[in-house]
Amino acid sequence: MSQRTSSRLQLKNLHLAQGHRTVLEHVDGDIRPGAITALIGANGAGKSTLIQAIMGELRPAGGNVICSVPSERRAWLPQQLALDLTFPMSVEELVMTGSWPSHGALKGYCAVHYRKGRDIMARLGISHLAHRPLGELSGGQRQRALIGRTLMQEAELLLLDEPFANVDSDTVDILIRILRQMADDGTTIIIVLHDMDHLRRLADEILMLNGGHARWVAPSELHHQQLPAQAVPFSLGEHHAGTA
Ligand SMILES: Nc1ncnc2c1ncn2[C@@H]1O[C@H](COP(=O)(O)OP(=O)(O)OP(=O)(O)O)[C@@H](O)[C@H]1O
Repeated sequence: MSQRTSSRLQLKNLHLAQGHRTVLEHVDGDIRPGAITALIGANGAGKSTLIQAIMGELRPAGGNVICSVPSERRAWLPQQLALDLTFPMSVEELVMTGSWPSHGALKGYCAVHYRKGRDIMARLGISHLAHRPLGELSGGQRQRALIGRTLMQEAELLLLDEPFANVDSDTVDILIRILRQMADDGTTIIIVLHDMDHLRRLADEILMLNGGHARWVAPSELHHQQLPAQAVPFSLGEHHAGTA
């Protein structure tokens, strides 16, 4: 484990609202550094809302998010459907933008950056796509490129919203392996998951959102299938209705 595991993320009596609508109340907990925390819950339970608050993009209606990770080391991968990837940019250019938060967007890249970018694309099996425009990628190829950007950024805190939706099984296997390596290297990962198999393979901790409240669930509870059905609206290997 690296020294980055000292990063700190705490949720303290958090109240979150969208407009005038209360979404979550009394959310508490320490997100374990260097662990993979899964956020689960039905459509509309507040998973994206909680992610927005952790990223500092939604001001809490009450309570606090205490986060020691500097903003340039926080990365957020939104749901694929929310992304506009028609921007004329190649895979390599996208991966390289991961250096912008720490290096700056206007300075240009040096040989070290290009070497690192090439290594990352090789790890993700997308070297052959380096010069392919983003608009010409499959869902899985696009997701690998986006994860490549977060590796380039050396994110200490990585939040992912349903990263395996519309993604082929080879890509899922590669991304699960890379995410586990990132966590082992000290990255704190929070990930919205809807598939029981992905949950079992990845989650070190589980935060379940249900009825406006959050409850920490031991991953061992999954094995005993003790979770209330309304909180886990999926069955083994099946995507929920909100996953296109
Ligand atoms: N910009 C917004 N304005 C008003 N209400 C919103 C807004 N965004 C979300 N909501 C509402 O807040 C609640 C929580 O939404 P959120 O997107 O956080 O749920 P979710 O658990 O991520 O759902 P899903 O699994 O469908 O992505 C829902 O009732 C939703 O309708």
